[in-house]
Amino acid sequence: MTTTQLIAEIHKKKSFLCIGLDVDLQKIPKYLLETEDPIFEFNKAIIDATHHLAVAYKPNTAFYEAYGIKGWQALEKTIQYLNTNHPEIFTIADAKRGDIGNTSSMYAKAFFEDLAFDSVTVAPYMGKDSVEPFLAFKGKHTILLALTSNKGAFDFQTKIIDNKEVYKHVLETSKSWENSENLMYVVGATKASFLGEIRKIIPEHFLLVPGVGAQGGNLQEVCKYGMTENVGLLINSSRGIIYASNEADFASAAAKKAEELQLQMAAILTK
Ligand SMILES: O=C(O)c1cc(=O)[nH]c(=O)n1[C@@H]1O[C@H](COP(=O)(O)O)[C@@H](O)[C@H]1O
Repeated sequence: MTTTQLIAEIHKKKSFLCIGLDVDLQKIPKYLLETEDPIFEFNKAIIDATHHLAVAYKPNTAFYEAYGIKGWQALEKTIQYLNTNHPEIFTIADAKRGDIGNTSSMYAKAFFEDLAFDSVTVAPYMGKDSVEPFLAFKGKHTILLALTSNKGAFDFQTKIIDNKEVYKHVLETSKSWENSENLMYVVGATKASFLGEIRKIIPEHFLLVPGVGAQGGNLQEVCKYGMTENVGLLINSSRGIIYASNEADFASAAAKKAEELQLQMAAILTK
């Protein structure tokens, strides 16, 4: 999916919501555990109930890898379900990969070709040759970790090297790489106060912003400092939406939570 198509979808749905499909078998309704594929059944019900409110879904691969081959098959079925039934939805494989070049090429192949995701999250730590294989895929997006939502972001990302914070080096250096138009960046919602500085460096690129809901980030604050003329934001919530209920009404409860965020987004977009 192109960025232009994503922007059109945002305006159509009046939403820049990304729903995180971080499926934990301990947290889903018990009766689903008796089905052949509980993870997929859970995702399908969530997608069916929320797809009109969200422009993106983000399965975090850890939650699938943890269940071995069955988990990976559930991930495969989930992305196929989205691509077949909702091709207008932007899909993110939250895998946080990145390795030496030939290995990164295989990661990119896995997520862009085999699974056919629109994008994948990538760690910048190993530098240019570890990210370029992802960027080489036309029509696909590489979402680079810039300033993450967790406390540990202050361990390295905000440290100053050559008079500049490490996360600023990540932004400035990566935007000069070949195919950098395929880049998006992760900035945690808990780091909204940094967004003004970040937008000075990357005024246009889309940001994936996790950390509203369960981690306490504030949607209005993120929009105030991070929004661009083309919106430029995908706001993710995972637990705050998908675990609104662990009873039979889980999908409608999730839709209610998603709608609360979507209505706030619609108000911001029509301001
Ligand atoms: O790359 C991510 O998506 C990500 C980056 C980051 O800085 N913080 C962060 O929470 N995430 C992911 O976003 C999701 C947040 O989930 P909730 O806190 O349940 O909404 C998880 O899948 C995290 O792995």
